[in-house]
Amino acid sequence: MTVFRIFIDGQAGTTGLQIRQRLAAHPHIKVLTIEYDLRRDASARRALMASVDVTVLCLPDDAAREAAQLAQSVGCRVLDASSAHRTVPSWVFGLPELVPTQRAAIASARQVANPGCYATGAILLLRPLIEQKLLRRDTVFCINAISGYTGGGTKMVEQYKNGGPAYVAYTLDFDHKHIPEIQTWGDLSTRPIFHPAVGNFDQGMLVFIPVVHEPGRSQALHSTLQQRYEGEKFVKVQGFNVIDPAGVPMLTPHGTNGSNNIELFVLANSTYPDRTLLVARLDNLGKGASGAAVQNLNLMLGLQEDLCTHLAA
Ligand SMILES: NC(=O)C1=CN([C@@H]2O[C@H](COP(=O)(O)OP(=O)(O)OC[C@H]3O[C@@H](n4cnc5c(N)ncnc54)[C@H](OP(=O)(O)O)[C@@H]3O)[C@@H](O)[C@H]2O)C=CC1
Ligand SMILES: CC(=O)N[C@@H](CCC(=O)OP(=O)(O)O)C(=O)O
Repeated sequence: MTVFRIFIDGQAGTTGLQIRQRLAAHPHIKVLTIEYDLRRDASARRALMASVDVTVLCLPDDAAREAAQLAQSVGCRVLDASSAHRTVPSWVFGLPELVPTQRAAIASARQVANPGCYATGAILLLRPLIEQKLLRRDTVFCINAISGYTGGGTKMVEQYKNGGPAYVAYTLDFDHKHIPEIQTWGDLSTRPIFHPAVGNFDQGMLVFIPVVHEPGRSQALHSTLQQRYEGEKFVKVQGFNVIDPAGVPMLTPHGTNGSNNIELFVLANSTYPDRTLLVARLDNLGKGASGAAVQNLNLMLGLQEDLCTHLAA
């Protein structure tokens, strides 16, 4: 049985830990760890990178840029969970469901950038609708979202340990780091507006995009998403106007926690036929980070794509 070796640079952070938890049961991947005191030591990290098949970067952006160079200097393939390389042309964007050719691009890439959590929701909602010209690519889309506090990494987790505000809106200056990847990979010709918030819960996320379109197109938006993601293991398009299969007309951010799934909702009201609310629900640490990273690792190593992508129950 083939066993690949990987090194997680940033193994003790929020994303790194959840990748390790997932990989603990992986039959084809062995994770090499670095001694705690050497975790920031360039030569120790370079030596590990030289001995593995893929290095996964779970570091802040600047540290990820430096680490990517270290890995490149020893010829090691890289999967970067940070936002440092997501729109860099020499890197492949690690969203397998982006377009039909994306899996092959990830499988053969030397350098793969794992997408941002909010961006994953926004891109999967918008891209097929723009491709099919149901929405105009020059629209200024207004995206709102709420995330669990683990999205802010160990610092934010620490802040919330003894309680925190129920709801905090942030990035009120139109300049969130996910906007470039949403624009590039959503194929938008205009910079979107993005307005995130963080809530007092650990994991889970909702991404909302209200859209205005030609009257009567809401069902077409839904069927386009349904056709586009038919057969996808991790992307579930809910029924048209179905908020919750249990019939409760409310959405919580928690429905996908622990999994690598993302759910897409298309919500409309026939009284207002020119508008539709698009919603994505995902686990910020699942399809938004660590689950997606394991999915990409599997693809990069030529393994079955869904091996250990969900957290064991
Ligand atoms: N949390 C989330 O939901 C998501 C996070 N991401 C991205 O993944 C990356 C990691 O995020 P997250 O896990 O949340 O962050 P954390 O803050 O939880 O973890 C960061 C890790 O990086 C290590 N680190 C920091 N600076 C350096 C350095 N200069 N050299 C070596 N190691 C360093 C820290 O170790 P120590 O401080 O102990 O030295 C820690 O283990 C970030 O780029 C983030 O943007 C992506 C998607 C979602
Ligand atoms: C709540 C919170 O702070 N979230 C983070 C995004 C987490 C994430 O997925 O982003 P990256 O992959 O780009 O790091 C933020 O808004 O910066």
